[in-house]
Amino acid sequence: MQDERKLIVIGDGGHSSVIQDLISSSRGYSILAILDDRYSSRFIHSGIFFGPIDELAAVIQKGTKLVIAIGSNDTRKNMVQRIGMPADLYATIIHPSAFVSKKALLDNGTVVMPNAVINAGAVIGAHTIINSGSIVEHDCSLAPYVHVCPGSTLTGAVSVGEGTQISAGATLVPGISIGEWSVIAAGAVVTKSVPAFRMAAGCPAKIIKRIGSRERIL
Ligand SMILES: CC(=O)SCCNC(=O)CCNC(=O)[C@H](O)C(C)(C)COP(=O)(O)OP(=O)(O)OC[C@H]1O[C@@H](n2cnc3c(N)ncnc32)[C@H](O)[C@@H]1OP(=O)(O)O
Repeated sequence: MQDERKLIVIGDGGHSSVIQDLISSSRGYSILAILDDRYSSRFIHSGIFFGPIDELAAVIQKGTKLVIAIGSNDTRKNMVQRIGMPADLYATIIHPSAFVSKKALLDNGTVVMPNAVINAGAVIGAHTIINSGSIVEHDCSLAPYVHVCPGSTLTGAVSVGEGTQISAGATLVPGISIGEWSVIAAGAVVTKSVPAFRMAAGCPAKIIKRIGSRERIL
């Protein structure tokens, strides 16, 4: 049997429990450790090491990969910066029921959940979440730290800026751009491009507020 690659999972909340299922369903990986600052000291449970994030240096081994299992886009980015590990140490994990075109490119740390579709020519940035049943159509371009939430659809050649959340069931029409650190509300039908740091909702979607600030996020 082929050796399984050991993974260290950072974060142990609700999104992490989905990632842990994803890992156990994916060929080639097994969990070595789960680190979260909710744990004040180290312990072993079911053969897995648990402890605070500062234990990373103690548990990492040659060939071990990492995944940041934190659903919030800005918290995930902050964690990558805090850990300061090289980009190629992060695994890209794809559920076996997902379809990912051989002509799509996925950067390190990105996870693709069950029944998601990523079609030809799509480029997905690092540490992005392509959640259950979502569709990223041909030639879409997603920057790092994006979250494409369950059941949302990015039609052809849509571009999405860093840290943006496309909430559950949203639909983006072909060729539009969504700026960085924006939020598209659940169920929105987005027919026009949306600038950075905006929330858009409804059908057709309208900008309903400004969110965040460049200073806070960058
Ligand atoms: C596995 C997982 O769980 S993955 C994560 C999935 N999560 C999601 O898909 C997020 C879904 N959440 C939403 O869509 C939220 O409503 C958000 C994030 C867009 C907005 O949240 P908030 O910033 O708290 O906005 P808030 O609830 O204050 O609403 C602001 C206004 O927008 C309206 N609004 C909020 N959401 C929507 C929506 N989806 N569609 C239309 N209008 C909406 C509200 O009715 C409110 O209108 P009002 O000012 O006239 O009363």
